[in-house]
Amino acid sequence: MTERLVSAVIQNEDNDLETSLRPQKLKEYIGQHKAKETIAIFIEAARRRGEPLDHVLLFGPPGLGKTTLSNIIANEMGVNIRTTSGPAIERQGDLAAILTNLNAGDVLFIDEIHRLSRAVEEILYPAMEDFALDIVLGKGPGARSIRLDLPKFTLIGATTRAGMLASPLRDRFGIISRLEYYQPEDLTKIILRAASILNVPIDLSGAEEIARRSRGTPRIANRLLKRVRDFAQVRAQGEITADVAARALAFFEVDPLGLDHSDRTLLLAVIEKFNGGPVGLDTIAAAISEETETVEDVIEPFLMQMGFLSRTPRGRVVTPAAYRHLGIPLNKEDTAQPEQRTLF
Ligand SMILES: Nc1ncnc2c1ncn2[C@@H]1O[C@H](COP(=O)(O)OP(=O)(O)OP(=O)(O)O)[C@@H](O)[C@H]1O
Repeated sequence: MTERLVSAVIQNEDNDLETSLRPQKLKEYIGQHKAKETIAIFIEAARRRGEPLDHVLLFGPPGLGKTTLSNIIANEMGVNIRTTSGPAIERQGDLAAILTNLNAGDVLFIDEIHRLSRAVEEILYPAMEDFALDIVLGKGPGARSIRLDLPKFTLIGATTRAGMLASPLRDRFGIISRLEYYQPEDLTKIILRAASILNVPIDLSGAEEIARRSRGTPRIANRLLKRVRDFAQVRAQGEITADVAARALAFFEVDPLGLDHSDRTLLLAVIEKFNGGPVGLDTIAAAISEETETVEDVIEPFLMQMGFLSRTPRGRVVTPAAYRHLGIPLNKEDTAQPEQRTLF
C-alpha cells in the first residue's frame, strides 16, 4: 500500500516538521485536558518532594502526541530524556547498557513498549521497582547473580495498545494516561500554532477546514497543512482560506470528513459487491486487493470510529451513515435525498 496522506503513522516527510513543531512546555500542549492535568499534578508533587517522577504509561492511537508529551515531561522536570523503542532493544544487554548510562532523575522513553521481548521485560521489572539490575554471571551450577544499583529514573512507556502489555509490566506504572482523539477546536489551535511557526498565512476558517479533515490526529493535521500551503502558493494567492483549503484537499482526495481514496474504495466495495455486508475481512481484502492486516489495522479503525463500518459476528457491515455520506440510497425503494452526492 502506498503512503497515505491521512495515515496517522509517521512517514519520512514528517520528521523535520515534527521536530520543529513540537511544543516544549505543558502549557503549549493543546487539548488532552485530562492527561495534561493528571501529569501536571504528579510533576508538581514530585518536584516538591525533590524526587523523580513515578513511571508513566501513555497509551492511545498513533500520532496523538505521546512522544511530544514525553519530551515535555522531561523538560518540565528539568532532566534529560533518552529515547528508544521496544523493537530496538533486542537483548537484555541492550537494555542494561541504556540503564547504566542514565543519570539520576533522567527520563527513559520506550516507544512501542508492548513490543519488548519477555527476556528484556524481566530485567525491566527490578529496574522499575527497586532501581536495580540483576546480572547473572556464568552458566550452569557455577552461575551466580549480582545486583547493580541504578540511578533513580523515570520510565515513560508509550503504546497504541494497552491491552497488549503484560499485566506485571502494566502494574509497575504509577501513572497511566490515555490520549484521546482531538476535538476539531483543538486541532484548529494546533494548525494555527503550526502555521505561525512555519510563517504560513492562514485564516481561522481555513484552519477549521483542515482540522475537520484531520481525523482527530495532530500528525495528520500538520501534514495536511503542509500540502495545503503548497497548493495555496501555486494555485491561489498564498493565503489559506476555507475555500482554498477545501479545494486543495479535494485535489488531494481527502473528503470533508477526512476519508481518502482507500476508505471510499473499501466502503464502495462492500456496498456494490456485497450489498452492504455482512462480509468477512478476508473477502473484503481480496475484493480491494489489499493485505488482510492492512485492512484490519490501517483502514478499518477510522471507518469504525466514524460509525461507517460495524463488526458483527457474521462479518463487516456498512452502516446507513456511510451510505448517506457517500450519497448512495440505502435500497432501491429509498427515496430519501442523499446527504451529498458529490463529495468534493
Ligand atoms: N497537543 C499537541 N499540541 C500541539 N502539537 C501537537 C500536540 N500533540 C501532537 N502534536 C504534534 O503532532 C506531531 C506528532 O506527535 P507525536 O510524534 O508526539 O505523536 P505520537 O503519539 O508519539 O505518535 P507515534 O506514537 O505514532 O510516534 C508532533 O510533531 C507535534 O508537533
